[in-house]
Amino acid sequence: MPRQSASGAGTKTDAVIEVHDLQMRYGAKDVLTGVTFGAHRGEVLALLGPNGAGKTTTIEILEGFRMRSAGTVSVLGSDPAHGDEAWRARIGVVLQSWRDHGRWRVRELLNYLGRFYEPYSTPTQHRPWDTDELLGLVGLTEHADQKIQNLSGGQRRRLDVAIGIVGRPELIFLDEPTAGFDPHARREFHDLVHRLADFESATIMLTTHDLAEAEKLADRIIILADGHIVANGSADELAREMSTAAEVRWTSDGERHVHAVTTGDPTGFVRDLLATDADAVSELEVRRASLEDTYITLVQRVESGQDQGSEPPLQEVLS
Ligand SMILES: Nc1ncnc2c1ncn2[C@@H]1O[C@H](COP(=O)(O)OP(=O)(O)OP(=O)(O)O)[C@@H](O)[C@H]1O
Repeated sequence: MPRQSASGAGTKTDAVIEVHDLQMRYGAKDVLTGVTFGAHRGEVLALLGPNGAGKTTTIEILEGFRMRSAGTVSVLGSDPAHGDEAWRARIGVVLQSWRDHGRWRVRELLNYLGRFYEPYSTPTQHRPWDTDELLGLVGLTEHADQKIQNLSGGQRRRLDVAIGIVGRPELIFLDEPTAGFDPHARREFHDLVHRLADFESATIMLTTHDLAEAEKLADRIIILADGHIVANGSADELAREMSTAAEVRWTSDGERHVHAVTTGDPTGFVRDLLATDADAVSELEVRRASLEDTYITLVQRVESGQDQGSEPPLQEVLS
């Protein structure tokens, strides 16, 4: 379940990411055509969108790895284009896979990398993580003394996460973090993300193609298509916004019934149904549009040219 604090709103002092009218052009190709959004402390944001929508480009601009063409961007109070070492130490980046240092052992590498963050400790934020604590957090305690080249794909991915957060970052970028995880590892990873957001107040921005994962993890989902934001809200808000129909299903007298409620709240229909003959009704279900339905509808709309880049319906901008 997404955390109950789910909200796109935040106060000015809470703002961790502020992006306004971000544009990116590669040669003659416009990849981002005016992206505006924000994120606050402790918020988990999922960036979704079809291949080539501009997700990695957006994240790389926020990380300070790529220079934007236009627009204003503030990350932890600084423009990423001019972020210094102290700024960088507050940010964790989980890249696709750590392929170097195959002969190093897990604990050894984390100890080594952690030392770079020691000068950036503050009275309120001790850096880096204690290595044993970090190993426990990512579920690698048993593999602490194993050589990196001998780790399985999933264990290696956990190490990627550990490397990304070793400096105890306030903001974490995760690019498809659970690719290659088995269902158990995936669930443990989701717990880790929630723990980092809830107990460390870390802000987390991740990209994923797994809609169920986005729904489970994210307080807020941003859907990017064709270079602009087509939706920005919690999974529930997105489904409600898009849902032109809710389906009510029930059984009565041994027969299964389905009714599409095309406008308004299905609660009224359910109330009337139960008022008619509550005892006869069983197996009652109300099904709203899933995040997958919403995503496909929105992306198809953009791809068919019906969406011309107008303001997104649920735009929430920290100001
Ligand atoms: N360095 C570059 N030079 C030119 N074009 C680029 C460059 N990097 C990305 N692009 C183009 O910009 C567009 C957006 O790419 P980006 O990698 O940001 O998309 P994405 O949403 O992350 O895609 P995916 O889901 O496939 O990872 C693509 O059309 C891509 O070909």
